[in-house]
Amino acid sequence: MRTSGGICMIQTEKISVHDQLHQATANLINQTQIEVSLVEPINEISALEFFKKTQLLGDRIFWKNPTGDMQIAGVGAHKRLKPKNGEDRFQSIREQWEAYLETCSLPDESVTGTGPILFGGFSFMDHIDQTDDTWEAFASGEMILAKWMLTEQDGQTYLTHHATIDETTNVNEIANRFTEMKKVLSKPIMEEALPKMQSMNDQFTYEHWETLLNEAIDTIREQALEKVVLARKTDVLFDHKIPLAEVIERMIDKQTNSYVFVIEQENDAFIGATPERLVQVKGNELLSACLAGTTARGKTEDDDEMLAWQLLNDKKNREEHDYVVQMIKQSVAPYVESFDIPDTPVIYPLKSLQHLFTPVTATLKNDATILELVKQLHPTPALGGEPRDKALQFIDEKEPFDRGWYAGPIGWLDANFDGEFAVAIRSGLITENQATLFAGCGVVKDSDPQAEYEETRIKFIPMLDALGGTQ
Ligand SMILES: C=C(O[C@H]1C=CC=C(C(=O)O)[C@@H]1O)C(=O)O
Ligand SMILES: [Mg+2]
Repeated sequence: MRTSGGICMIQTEKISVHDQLHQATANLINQTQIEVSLVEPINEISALEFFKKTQLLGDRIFWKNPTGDMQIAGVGAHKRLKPKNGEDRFQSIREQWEAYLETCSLPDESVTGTGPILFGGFSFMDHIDQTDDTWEAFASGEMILAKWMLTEQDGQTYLTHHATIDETTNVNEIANRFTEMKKVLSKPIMEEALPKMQSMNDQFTYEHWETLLNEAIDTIREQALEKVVLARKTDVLFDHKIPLAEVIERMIDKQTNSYVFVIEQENDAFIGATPERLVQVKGNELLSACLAGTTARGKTEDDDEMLAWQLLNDKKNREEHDYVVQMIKQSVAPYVESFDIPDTPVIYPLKSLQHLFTPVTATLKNDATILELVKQLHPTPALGGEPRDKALQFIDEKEPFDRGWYAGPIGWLDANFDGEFAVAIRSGLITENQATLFAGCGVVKDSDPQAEYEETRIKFIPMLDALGGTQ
């Protein structure tokens, strides 16, 4: 249901919040209640500062894309869209979003990332296993329309506020909320020190891992499965509460080429710095990425180049990667007019590891929404396996914990159904002074349990580093 060309005409940045409200109230003749999305340019604050300064105002969200030209921070939930029982979770969110947009007075022009934006994600499986309380604050999907949102887009900064108005609403009171919010944002920031790591408790011993991996490899050799991605988790305890803003700051600093995301749910926060795009939709352009196959970074430049060369020429890693390329090709094919996928991968370098990477660009046919594409693509064989159903069954039965939102889609979408979703890996769930971290690896017929264990060890480093735990 994408409207072509976006919502475009009047320049929001030139219309005061008062005038935006007056324009919206004109529609109250036809409706008793209206949703408004008020946007005002604001220059003196970054998304990270907004995140820090709104700590006491409600649950927060944060998003940065790999280039950093789009950063969003939000606080409070004006709406929380969760899948309705028994419905397809992506379809259910889409229907609720369309219903909201029907009642929303939209600005005639919107800058990407401002105005009504849903931010959130979905669990890896289509359900959350509530027998374990790790993920009790998280549903199988939740997209949030923040009360307040600060967007940094191509060097410009905007404040968006969502509210419901009816004929009894005092328009001045709503406009004054901007003044109040700006007062909160002008207060100085208290820097918080990162806590010290006290213990790291890998509930999954190496023996457990080896048994699980051997079972997966045997299943693959018996041809009941081609590839399965298996993960482990580790609990890290710190000496005091983990300050989220400082962790985000370190992620932005150190994890280049990565998305940075946070979603707070009361005392819990799901946070990560992932390199893996699932899908981006902008008008009729689609971008996706195949990212699978891993090695470490070298200590010297020569060493690094050698590792990259070995990765590019390693049969096992190329096979692991190729399952992802084939699957993404097949999944997007029905939705696109044409696509471009290079035949050979290149190296995607990160701070502590490097991956095989094949970019996907395509021109969409008119009728696909980003949520449909997320549904089709998730999970790719970089997170699930091949064939998908069998791999998911193997993970569900054999992995000794619930993945929750780890490896699920996380991202945003707007009123045109343009948006971007990443895959929530290199991530963890933070509660007070505890972080539960997750890392997985693609298992194929030539996998070696020891080497895969080492691969997951280096995949914990980005999160440990951000938490200050690797010095
Ligand atoms: C599942 C994870 O990584 C995936 C993404 C890139 C490379 C991968 C690999 O080489 O195994 C994994 O498929 C993770 O980091 O937890
Ligand atoms: Mg791998």
